[in-house]
Amino acid sequence: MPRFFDRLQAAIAARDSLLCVGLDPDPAKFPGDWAGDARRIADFCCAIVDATADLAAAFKPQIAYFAACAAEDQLQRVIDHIRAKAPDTPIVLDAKRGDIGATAGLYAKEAFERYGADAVTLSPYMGFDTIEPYLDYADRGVFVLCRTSNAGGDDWQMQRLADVDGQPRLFEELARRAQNEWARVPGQIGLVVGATYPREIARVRELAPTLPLLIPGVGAQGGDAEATVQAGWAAHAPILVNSSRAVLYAGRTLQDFAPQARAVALATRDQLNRARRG
Ligand SMILES: O=c1ccn([C@@H]2O[C@H](COP(=O)(O)O)[C@@H](O)[C@H]2O)c(=O)[nH]1
Repeated sequence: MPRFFDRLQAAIAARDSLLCVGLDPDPAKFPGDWAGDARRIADFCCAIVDATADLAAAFKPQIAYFAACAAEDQLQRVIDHIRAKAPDTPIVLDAKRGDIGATAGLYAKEAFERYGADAVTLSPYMGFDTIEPYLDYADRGVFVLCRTSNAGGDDWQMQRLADVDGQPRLFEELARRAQNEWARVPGQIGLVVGATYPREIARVRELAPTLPLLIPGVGAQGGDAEATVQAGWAAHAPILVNSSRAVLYAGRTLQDFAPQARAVALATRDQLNRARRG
């Protein structure tokens, strides 16, 4: 199978889109009669997939929304549905795993073998040996949290590392290492950078010029889509800009939630494309 990086580039080109549609199904926000009904998680997500499949360069199911409702079987159904509807569209499982190597091996198995995801998000807090087991899957990818979209990301990520030359901030050193030391197979490692911090996206792009970036934070979190693309887009290195709630909950009724989700996804895709084409 081709490398994750190449499959992602191909999907971006095929859809002419940088948009990643996030699947964060919250039954409390479901439309009409489905409101509060966790048995509708897969139905809801599959309808969103059908409405946006030609606009999305990737889908990003957030595992917590499924696991909290004991709905792992529905996550599997959604993944199978994406495979059937849009076989070439990468699936990024947002799990933010991070544990010692032996346990990481099982998390990797969960993401890549159980669910068949193309990529998974990881926390780098415990170090590179916790990321390595995922790299044994040469055709899959990982997105390592680098400069996250939340305000509390400042607590650690903006701290300077006193014992490293030049005193880079933690997120800067992470980007440098991911680009220069961790990429065992080129095209396996990418970084997560929040759309809420375009200056830091630009800095990460400087330090990691060829790594794919997964950029959440437009839409509900208010990140600036245009500034995001201007800071992170490069022809030779893919970016995925994720929007979840703004797409999923654009409509309120059973009749209009899917068309409204499509309308928001279309507008976001076009906005991202305008920004990359200047
Ligand atoms: O820094 C990060 C890393 C991950 N996320 C995830 O992305 C989506 C964002 O959802 P919106 O509804 O578009 O705000 C969600 O699944 C987060 O867990 C992030 O927001 N920031």
